[in-house]
Amino acid sequence: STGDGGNGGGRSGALSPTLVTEELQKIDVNPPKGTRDFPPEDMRLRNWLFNNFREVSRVYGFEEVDFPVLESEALFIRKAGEEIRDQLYCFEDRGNRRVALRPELTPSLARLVIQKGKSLSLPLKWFAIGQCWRYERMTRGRRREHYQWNMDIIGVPEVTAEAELLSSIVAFFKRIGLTAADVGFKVSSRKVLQEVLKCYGIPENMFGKVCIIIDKIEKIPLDEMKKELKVVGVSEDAIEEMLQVLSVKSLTKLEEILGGGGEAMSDLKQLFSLAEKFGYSDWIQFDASIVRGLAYYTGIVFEMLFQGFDRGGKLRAICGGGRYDRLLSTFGGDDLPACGFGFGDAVIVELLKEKKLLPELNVEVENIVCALDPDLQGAASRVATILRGKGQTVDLVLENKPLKWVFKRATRINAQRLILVGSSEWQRGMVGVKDLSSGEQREVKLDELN
Ligand SMILES: CC(=O)Nc1cnc2ccccc2c1
Repeated sequence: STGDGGNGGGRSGALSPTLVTEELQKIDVNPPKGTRDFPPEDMRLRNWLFNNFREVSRVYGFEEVDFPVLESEALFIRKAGEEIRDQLYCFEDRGNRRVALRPELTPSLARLVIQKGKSLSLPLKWFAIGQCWRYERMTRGRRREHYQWNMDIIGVPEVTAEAELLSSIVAFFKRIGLTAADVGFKVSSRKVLQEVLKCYGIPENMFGKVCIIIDKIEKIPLDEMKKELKVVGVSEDAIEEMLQVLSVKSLTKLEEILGGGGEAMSDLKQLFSLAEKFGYSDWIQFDASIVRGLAYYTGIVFEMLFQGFDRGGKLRAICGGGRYDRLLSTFGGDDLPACGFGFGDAVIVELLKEKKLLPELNVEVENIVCALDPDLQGAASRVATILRGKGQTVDLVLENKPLKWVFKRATRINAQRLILVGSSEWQRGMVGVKDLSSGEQREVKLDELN
């Protein structure tokens, strides 16, 4: 049977005694810790933000995809010491399966690409907007969920893919009114570190771990970082050489150290020259210390940080991404070149607040329709249906309310005009139309209403 809204079909005002639950326990009406409700005014801002995500994705020719918020835990079990792993929102379901609320979207995308296999024609340009979860033991008061916009290009080995992704994010910022003076990307490549570590014989499988430790460079004291590096087997002089390279902020300086022949230099040179052609050079800068905190990146990495006035002025990521050419093979699939980014829904709003760039988003409706007495409710419903059939938005007054109430509601919902269904007019096939901005009132024949 269709849901009756939960009171067993009785009219909501008159719950018969048998229907009242025995113990009327008072439930907590707040959402679970670290999660948010989206009442209308917050939902309007979220829709505004997501519509900008979608519009950029559309203009860049990306196709939308989605995945379950619940995944097998195995999809996210990586042994590189990532924060995202420590905070996995995982549990055992009733079928004794280890599952997790996804902390990010990229592994799900990789899973779907492998699942679809050869039936997919490359390159793939996919985007998704999905809720991601984390569970932090300490009640650090941090959120446990946020929405991420992801854009990924699968099947393109050249850095033209990374250049395209950066261009799409710049396009997004321009749409919402931010400029290169407000924000900027730091760009590097993990191949820089790889070339340094190769000379010190660091095995491939340690590379992810080393990057995760280096990513904490701004968050933990230097000697703490050196200790962690030593634990994973990086020698003292390898650490010194790495730290020296990581402090490089110019490509010319980097070339002096690495030489010109390696992939790191050629990738970065090509990317910065493409940025020139795209016209977003002043949105990016090279910074060798950028490695990102996800183990699977293998090449170009980029991030945009924000150090707002509130939240203790902590450095937080607006967005970040990079190349991850080996992710598919970690799930047993054939490797495909891949790159992508994630863009959260929370930090960007704080930045917009600070820059006074939050849009004014009001509820709006074109018509409010009301019957002037109860036996004209049917007539009012017909008028509403006619207007809706013409694609107009209508708030139909559903109860017998005094005009004072109707005008109050009309103001609250920013109605453009009030349609009054009165008996004498209705007899003559007319309705009253009051323009709520000019105040002008007139009678209109029903079939001339538009
Ligand atoms: C500022 C913010 O909401 N950060 C946030 C919130 N929830 C998450 C959930 C999963 C992964 C990263 C997350 C990051």
